[in-house]
Amino acid sequence: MQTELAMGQGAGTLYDKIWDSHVVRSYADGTDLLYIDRHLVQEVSSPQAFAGLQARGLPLRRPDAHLAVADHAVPTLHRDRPLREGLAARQVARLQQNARHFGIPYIPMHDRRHGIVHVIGPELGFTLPGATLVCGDSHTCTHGAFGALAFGIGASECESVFATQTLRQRRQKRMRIRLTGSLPRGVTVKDVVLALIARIGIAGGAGHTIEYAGPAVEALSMEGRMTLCNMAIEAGSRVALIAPDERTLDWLRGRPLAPQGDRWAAAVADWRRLRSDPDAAFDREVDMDISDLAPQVSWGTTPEDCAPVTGHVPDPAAVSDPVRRRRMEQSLAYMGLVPGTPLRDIRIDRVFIGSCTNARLEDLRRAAQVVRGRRAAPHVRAIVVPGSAAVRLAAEAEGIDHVFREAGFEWRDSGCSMCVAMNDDRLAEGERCASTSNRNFEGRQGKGGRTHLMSPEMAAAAALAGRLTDVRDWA
Ligand SMILES: CC(C)[C@H](C(=O)O)[C@@H](O)C(=O)O
Ligand code: SF4
Repeated sequence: MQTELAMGQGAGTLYDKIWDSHVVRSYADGTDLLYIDRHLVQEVSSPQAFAGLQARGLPLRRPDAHLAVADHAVPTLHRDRPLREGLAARQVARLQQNARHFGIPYIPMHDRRHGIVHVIGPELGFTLPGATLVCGDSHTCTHGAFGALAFGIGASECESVFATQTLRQRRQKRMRIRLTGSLPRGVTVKDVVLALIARIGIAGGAGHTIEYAGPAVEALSMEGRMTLCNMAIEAGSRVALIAPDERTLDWLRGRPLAPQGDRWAAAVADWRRLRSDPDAAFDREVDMDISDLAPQVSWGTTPEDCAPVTGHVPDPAAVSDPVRRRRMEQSLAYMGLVPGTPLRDIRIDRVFIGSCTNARLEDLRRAAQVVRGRRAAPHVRAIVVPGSAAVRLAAEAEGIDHVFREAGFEWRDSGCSMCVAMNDDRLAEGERCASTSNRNFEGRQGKGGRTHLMSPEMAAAAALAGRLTDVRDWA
């Protein structure tokens, strides 16, 4: 039986259609038991879930519905050497043991299919439109770029998916974000999403699932759509969705785990129905014209602390809300920044081009375009960490690794790396980094490290300038 909520406002949205098609049973408290089609497993969030299964002597309901890869803790250098003993090495080894024990497909770090879970899911065609997909990782919203109902889950939920292939969940409200206009020169979808979060706030999407729509979304590449959906969680929304279209299908066709032959044709017929009805009701609507945006950089310690690079470090004294003022003061103290400083005067020590937000081929191509024939400032240490081995190999085939190396950047193997500092790639205390990742929390890239979020082009330009800079001046 459908709950009142399920039948009420919002029925006819893409979200509700996928949700409804996965309900196994509904409960009186308004929650639904959802069938989960796909589960990505990484080394940081899974040990507890595997241990729970083992303690209860439970087998996996469907081993083939899972795919395991170690991405957070793997080194991005010297993969031919044994991992140095420590937590990271133990996490990687444990994932491999657990995958073997439970019969889950496992991708080792030397494999050509290796990469960050959110990069390889789509690459392999594990991520599919209309599917429910989960992972013990908050950036699982990335997969919504393909019209998959994808969200991050906790360890006990992972255990439930392992044992039953279902999850009990409460339906969220629906929010539609319509993007119109076209990207100005030097501005990318990363700038759009940073400006959007600055506008709606880090809790702007809380309790809601976001559907991105509008001509500017349709115009985005699949890579761009993934960047956009990836950061929904930074606006507080666990789920982001974009209706699949021809571009989605073109991107997925022939991927190793996507349906083939007749099954592909049947799947496409289903997927074409995956869109919100024209009269579908949303609980909240946000419209944003992207035509006048400038490249964005973050100055503080949450992703909403962003401003156009042409601006200045904001002054907490000008903020009337005492809570917000205090938080800004704390952010600026941590970041070592003085109000009123032009953002373009901020000197940096490090550059990180990587992460599940911005380390796909298109990102690396565009960053390489900026650095081609130039050199990183002598005091800057810059690393490029492709999101997957497939991205790395494709980039190398185009000579992109040479472009970066000749400019003095380091070219690494795939993984999360300095996005989260769970391997050896990290900032030293007080170091300042131009980063293409998604989180600038205190200590995120290493204890005492300072992160400025931006697009790959902007990070590349920052490496050349040795400070934050406007990429439009480097065209
Ligand atoms: C370690 C992992 C569970 C975490 C997440 O949930 O997102 C990480 O990927 C992150 O980006 O902070
Ligand atoms: S790249 Fe960063 S954001 Fe993405 S999964 Fe890894 S740690 Fe999380």
